[in-house]
Amino acid sequence: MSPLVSALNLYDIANVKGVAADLSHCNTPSQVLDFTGASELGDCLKGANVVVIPAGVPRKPGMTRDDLFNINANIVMTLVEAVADNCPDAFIHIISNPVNSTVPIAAEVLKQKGVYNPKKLFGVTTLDVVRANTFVAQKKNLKLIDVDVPVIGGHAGITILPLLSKTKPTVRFTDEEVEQLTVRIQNAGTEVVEAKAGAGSATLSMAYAAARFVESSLRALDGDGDVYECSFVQSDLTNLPFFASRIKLGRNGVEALIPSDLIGLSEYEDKTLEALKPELKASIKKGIAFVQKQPVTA
Ligand SMILES: NC(=O)C1=CN([C@@H]2O[C@H](COP(=O)(O)OP(=O)(O)OC[C@H]3O[C@@H](n4cnc5c(N)ncnc54)[C@H](O)[C@@H]3O)[C@@H](O)[C@H]2O)C=CC1
Ligand SMILES: O=C([O-])CC(=O)C(=O)O
Repeated sequence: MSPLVSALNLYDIANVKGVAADLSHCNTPSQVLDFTGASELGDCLKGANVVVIPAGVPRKPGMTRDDLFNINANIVMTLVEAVADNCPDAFIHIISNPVNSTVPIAAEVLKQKGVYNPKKLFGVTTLDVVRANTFVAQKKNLKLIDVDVPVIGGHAGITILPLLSKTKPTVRFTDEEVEQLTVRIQNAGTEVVEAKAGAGSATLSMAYAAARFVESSLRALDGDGDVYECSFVQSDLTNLPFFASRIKLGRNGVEALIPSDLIGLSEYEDKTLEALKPELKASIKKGIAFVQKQPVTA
């Protein structure tokens, strides 16, 4: 059996072991490799179909995700180089923050290695959807399992844009509710960082979200033709080169971006979408520039 999922986290993959547990009921043969103690990174990666990268430092209170850039950019760059060398066809799930920059970093590394496939590189924004669904279900007394809120943009502060007007089932919100829910969803990661008071960020809910995104990827790889998730991917839905939106997943990765979510936005969503673009653009540019300044090893 070839290894299907590799978790690239050198010292401790407790988070991703959560993923392993969650995959146990999946039909696809799967194996999450414990990278700890592995002699060669390459050996772990060979044959992997899905690689999850949650490695890196988390925020402390008062920090933005961008404050993690200086440490995590190098970590992601090194790990993606190893993926490029050993399993260039794998789906790559980037969790390490700042996702708005680490995904462009990964893309640039893969380009320099000559193996970039934009359909197989994903920034994991599933947690934003999980939070949006949870807060809406609580507010409107709905069953969580019935609620689906697409979340677009990026994965940091105001770049996170829940499309409450597209909530399924159809729900009516007052303007005040829209504002309050949007801000809560945008700041939910910060809320956890502050509550943990220096002990890290939303590690366990991130593992849950990663498990969901990995499982969706495995279903797509298995040929399930009905797999949709939100993810931060290369995109032409806006004038930004990367953008989170709902995507259709297939055997070859992103089968389609779903443009319909961006049509007929509310006035508030339109305004918030325009407001997030400069920050998201700058974060993407910063990630690309980082790799271009120090090209990858051949
Ligand atoms: N995309 C998302 O939804 C979320 C992203 N995150 C991000 O995920 C990352 C990890 O967060 P947590 O798991 O909460 O932190 P953590 O501190 O619990 O775990 C980080 C892990 O990364 C490992 N690590 C550190 N340096 C490494 C290196 N050079 N190579 C390989 N592994 C290394 C550490 O040993 C540790 O096991 C952070 O950047 C955090 O901001 C966290 C929550 C949600
Ligand atoms: O907020 C953080 O630092 C971790 C994260 O990305 C999240 O919880 O959404």
